[in-house]
Amino acid sequence: MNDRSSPTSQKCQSKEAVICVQGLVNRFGDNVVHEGVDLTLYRREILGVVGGSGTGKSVLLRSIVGLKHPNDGTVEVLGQRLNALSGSQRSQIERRFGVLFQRGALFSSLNLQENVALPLIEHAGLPREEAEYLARIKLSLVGLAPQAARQFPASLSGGMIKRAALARALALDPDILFLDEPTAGLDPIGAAAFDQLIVTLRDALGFSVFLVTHDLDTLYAACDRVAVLSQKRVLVADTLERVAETDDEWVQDYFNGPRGRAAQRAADTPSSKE
Ligand SMILES: Nc1ncnc2c1ncn2[C@@H]1O[C@H](COP(=O)(O)OP(=O)(O)OP(=O)(O)O)[C@@H](O)[C@H]1O
Repeated sequence: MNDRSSPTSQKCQSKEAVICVQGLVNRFGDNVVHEGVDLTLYRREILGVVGGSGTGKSVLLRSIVGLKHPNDGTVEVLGQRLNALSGSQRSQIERRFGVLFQRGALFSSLNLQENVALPLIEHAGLPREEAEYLARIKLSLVGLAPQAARQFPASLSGGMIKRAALARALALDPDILFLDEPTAGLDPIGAAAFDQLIVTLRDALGFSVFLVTHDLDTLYAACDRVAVLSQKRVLVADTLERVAETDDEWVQDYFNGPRGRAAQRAADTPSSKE
């Protein structure tokens, strides 16, 4: 990793930057996934991270949340350089993250209120009764009916599981929410409702969102900026309109191909924004 005392860039020093990644390198054996990734997430923004399959979107997310130790580069989160922190300091920072993994990852033997209460008991030390009371509030926040609290994951639809997993990610009132393919596997109506839920919760609760997705509709409906991972780096990170103009084959195929044009038309239709 880089010299820990090396100065942070102006971008990282900006009060508005909640995540600042610089010169990130990730390898698995001979497979170089990232070779100098630079990326900033600003306060209260929803940043969509896109790129072809295998370009390292999930590895980037895992490097930021501390599940993959980068081979080089720096990751600053909420003003702290992660590799300069002790284990307990890192845990303090990580408590300010909410993470929704691609496969939901709820415990099948626990009902929804128990699933959501778990981080409150384990990390915030709340007594069970209080934690489950707060868990029911979180479940209603994500739009689940009160009776869902006692249901087990196996009895739920994909959309309900995503919402419950989101409630669990929100359990500790995170400053940064990480979402890995949140709409994968949802039908278009469920996916659109989930996109809207993320925007509504961000507006109400004020967290920042790092969102890995393949879903063009999500980019149009929810994201303030979009970062494209390509050739082991961030090719461009900007508003959707500017990114779509980037002179790059993958970007042009993705944004201006038939699916991209359909997503843009849907976003331009007034009823889709209601
Ligand atoms: N634990 C691991 N061990 C070895 N290689 C890995 C590991 N995790 C990821 N990789 C490799 O890193 C590369 C990037 O994987 P990653 O899952 O981040 O891609 P992605 O952009 O999220 O892909 P997709 O869009 O298909 O989900 C791939 O080549 C993958 O095989």
